[in-house]
Amino acid sequence: MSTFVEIDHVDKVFSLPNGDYYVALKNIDLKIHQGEFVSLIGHSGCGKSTLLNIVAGLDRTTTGGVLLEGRQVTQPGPDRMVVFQNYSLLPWKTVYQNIALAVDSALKHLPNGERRGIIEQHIDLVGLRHARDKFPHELSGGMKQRVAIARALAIRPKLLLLDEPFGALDALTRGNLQEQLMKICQESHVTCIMVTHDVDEALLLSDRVVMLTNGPEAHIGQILEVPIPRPRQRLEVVNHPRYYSLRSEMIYFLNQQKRAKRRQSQQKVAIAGNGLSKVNLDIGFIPLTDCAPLVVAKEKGFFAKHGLEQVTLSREPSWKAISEGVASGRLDAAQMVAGMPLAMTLGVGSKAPLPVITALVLDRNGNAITFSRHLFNRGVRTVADFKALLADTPDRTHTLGMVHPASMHNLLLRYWLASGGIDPDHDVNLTVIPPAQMVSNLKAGNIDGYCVGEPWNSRAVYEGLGVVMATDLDIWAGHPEKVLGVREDWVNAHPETHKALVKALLEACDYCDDMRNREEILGWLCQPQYVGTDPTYTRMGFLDPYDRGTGAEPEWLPRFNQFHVDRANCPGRAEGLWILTQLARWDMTPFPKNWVEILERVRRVDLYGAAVRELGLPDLELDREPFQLFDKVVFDPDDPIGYLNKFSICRDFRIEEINIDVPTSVAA
Ligand SMILES: Nc1ncnc2c1ncn2[C@@H]1O[C@H](COP(=O)(O)OP(=O)(O)OP(=O)(O)O)[C@@H](O)[C@H]1O
Repeated sequence: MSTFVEIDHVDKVFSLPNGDYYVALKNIDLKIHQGEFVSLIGHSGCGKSTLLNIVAGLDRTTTGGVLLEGRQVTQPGPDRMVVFQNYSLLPWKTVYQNIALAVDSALKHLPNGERRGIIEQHIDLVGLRHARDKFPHELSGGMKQRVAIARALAIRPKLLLLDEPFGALDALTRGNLQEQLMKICQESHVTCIMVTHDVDEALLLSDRVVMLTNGPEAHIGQILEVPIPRPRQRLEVVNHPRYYSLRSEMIYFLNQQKRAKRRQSQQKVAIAGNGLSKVNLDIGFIPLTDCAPLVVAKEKGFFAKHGLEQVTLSREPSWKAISEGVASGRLDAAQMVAGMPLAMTLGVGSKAPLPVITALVLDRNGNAITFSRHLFNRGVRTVADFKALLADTPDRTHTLGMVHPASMHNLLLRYWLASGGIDPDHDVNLTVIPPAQMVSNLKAGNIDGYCVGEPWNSRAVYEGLGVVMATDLDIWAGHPEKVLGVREDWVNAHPETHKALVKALLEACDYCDDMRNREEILGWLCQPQYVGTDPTYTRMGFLDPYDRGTGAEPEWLPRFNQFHVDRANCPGRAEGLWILTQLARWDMTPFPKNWVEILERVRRVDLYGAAVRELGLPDLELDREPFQLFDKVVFDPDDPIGYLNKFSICRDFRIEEINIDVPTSVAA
């Protein structure tokens, strides 16, 4: 059966008048088949109507989307009809005219006589013949709802969306209409999504019952299949052997949610008592070996030790989801690729500048460039070999994956290619692919290689699909890799919470770099809620010698995943400046004239220093000395433009003053 409606990882965040946010829905993912009847059930305020409105096109998602027959829903359309709780009839039109308005507009291709027939038929269907010419103020609540249902059914929508349609009706009318609705849906193969509070109604009408947890961050708690054969008779469904067990499962779920709500309100008292303005944090991460500090802080209790009692680590599908999650307020903080806070602050692409800061580098190094075994078999061992191959195959476009434009993966891959005379924008095709999808894309032949973190290089080696051309230790040993990213306004609102977060993660980074702990950490990383990978290849470079798949002896790379030693955690400004030069070099952002101000705002050495001092660790700023990458071109932090001018492969970069104090709204 093909998917008719796809609700694809939908989040909905409302901004509140006091400047705060309310995350109503989180990661709702549901596929509905044609002709299926799905009920949404959950306690009041959990977000059922919000979800229905999003599917109707009446409201927008914050992240994720809804597809109807493969097309993105962006606005209401005649293929969807909503029956609301509040009838929404036009008061100056009669019963007949209210239905006619919808029919004449949606079915205008039908002859006039046929349309009249449909209207009369639906007036009879809902038993309102005697009230045909009455106005809404002359009708009871139940009668008004019957008009709304008749109006929706009359235009035979492909998707019928019902928001507690029978709530206001007396038991007899309700039962009749439920049966009529079932009959029409079945005969016309209409797909239905219905919001209801009523367990028996959900069981009578639905093929599946989707149960939502309480908000905030309501998500799908459980889905029940209702295996009662159709056509169903209202008075007979209760005799089905599964009826009462399904009913008790639903009631159990709803009671559980009620208890959870009670617990939540008790916890609020605890939050107020511990001295931090916020102790319940949602922190985004990407399944990669170097999410280890977050996992360790959670598993070893470092978050809790610093008062952060309720940290949820949210495994995100892509770096885009991370940046959108932090921008929208869905995530309090996140593991970010090193250039992301700078790029978000400058406003990359069409996005407005949104100040995002980092006070902590989570790790250094850990990436590699992997090419397909096919390229290796054709003799490609170095960037020079690759250039020669490109020259030999001018008719073929070679595609390389990277994980995000502002990632070190992209910047180092571009640097490596350009240093070998390959223009990354003209000679190859670079494409964004989430880390966990790299290997499958390589396997499918969609890409010829990629630059990504571990374990996705080692996995390609392990599966015989790829060969590591260069690790980042070969390109720039000690570069910043992932950082802790948070919105600047969030830090200003919760300074003590932020400091506690930095301290907890600093301790976790220290723990990660004690090699005696690596086996234990690997055990956590391989669990499905974190990286969820096979320990065999996740070990490489993290615990075991690194195998490049070239046939050479695997080598020990003690600094490959560097989490703490050698001043790894300081968000130094010189390396931030290097990132700014590369974002400008490839015209992803302008080079900011006010780069000193931008770096002071984004790379918060001051906040790092405060956390380090409270932990009694040495407070060491990274050097501001010139440094160089593998090609020996010297980067002098006092002359970034001079550095940019040294590159022969470089876009026409822009130098502009960036104003980051413009008011920003929650980004979609
Ligand atoms: N425009 C808005 N701004 C802020 N918060 C909102 C907005 N609309 C809805 N909410 C909040 O989102 C949550 C979900 O609301 P929604 O109306 O979808 O719940 P529901 O499950 O349909 O509730 P009920 O069963 O009582 O109708 C509620 O907490 C509500 O207060």
